[in-house]
Amino acid sequence: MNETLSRLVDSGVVAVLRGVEADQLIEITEALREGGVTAVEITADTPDVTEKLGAVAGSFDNEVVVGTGTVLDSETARATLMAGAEFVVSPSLHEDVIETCNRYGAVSAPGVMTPTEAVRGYEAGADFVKVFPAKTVGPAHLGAMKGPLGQIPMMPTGGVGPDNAAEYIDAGAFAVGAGGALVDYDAAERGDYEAITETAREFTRVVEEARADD
Ligand SMILES: O=C(O)C(=O)C[C@H](O)[C@H](O)COP(=O)(O)O
Repeated sequence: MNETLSRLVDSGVVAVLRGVEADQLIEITEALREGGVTAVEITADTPDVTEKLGAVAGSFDNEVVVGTGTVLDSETARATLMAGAEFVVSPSLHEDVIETCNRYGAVSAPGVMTPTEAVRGYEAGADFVKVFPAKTVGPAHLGAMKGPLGQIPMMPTGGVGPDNAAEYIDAGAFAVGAGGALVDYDAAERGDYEAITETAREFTRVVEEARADD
């Protein structure tokens, strides 16, 4: 297995960070890492995303794998890969983004909702697919897609939290992506990074237990 992909598997939970200021980004990533979340996706619509990606990737080096989220075009994929991103995730399917990632040896994951999109993304060379938005279809949808498409690694994102992550793992997800249910920005604002660590710890525990039950 590709090393970056295996690091996402190890983390089990991929944090989605959107619009976070540079100094908070480092503190939040550290809080997540302490709680066992060692994969972080900084979304491309974050101001100064390339500088921020470079700073986080440089600060955590081998401890946290850093990627770009919400990537809609190959220009953004390339720019953020050059800045230090190791994986690229999209809410939608863009074959040119997948192609760019493969050109530079990076992991890519298109957002998909249907079996046809999942297969199209995998055929285009994606390493895994992000089932998005997961909350409108739930774990049963992911499980039903995994039936005939067991070879395609799937990660649900959108409305996934510690309360429902186990259902997605049971349905066949190799990891889960999470923003709102993982990172409490109000807590970060108050400087309460311990709260973020606690949620990360609970989240990764739930995923590990669900995997162990398999
Ligand atoms: O655009 C992307 O690449 C995304 O990952 C979309 C969303 O930001 C995530 O789905 C997070 O959603 P919540 O966990 O519900 O907060």
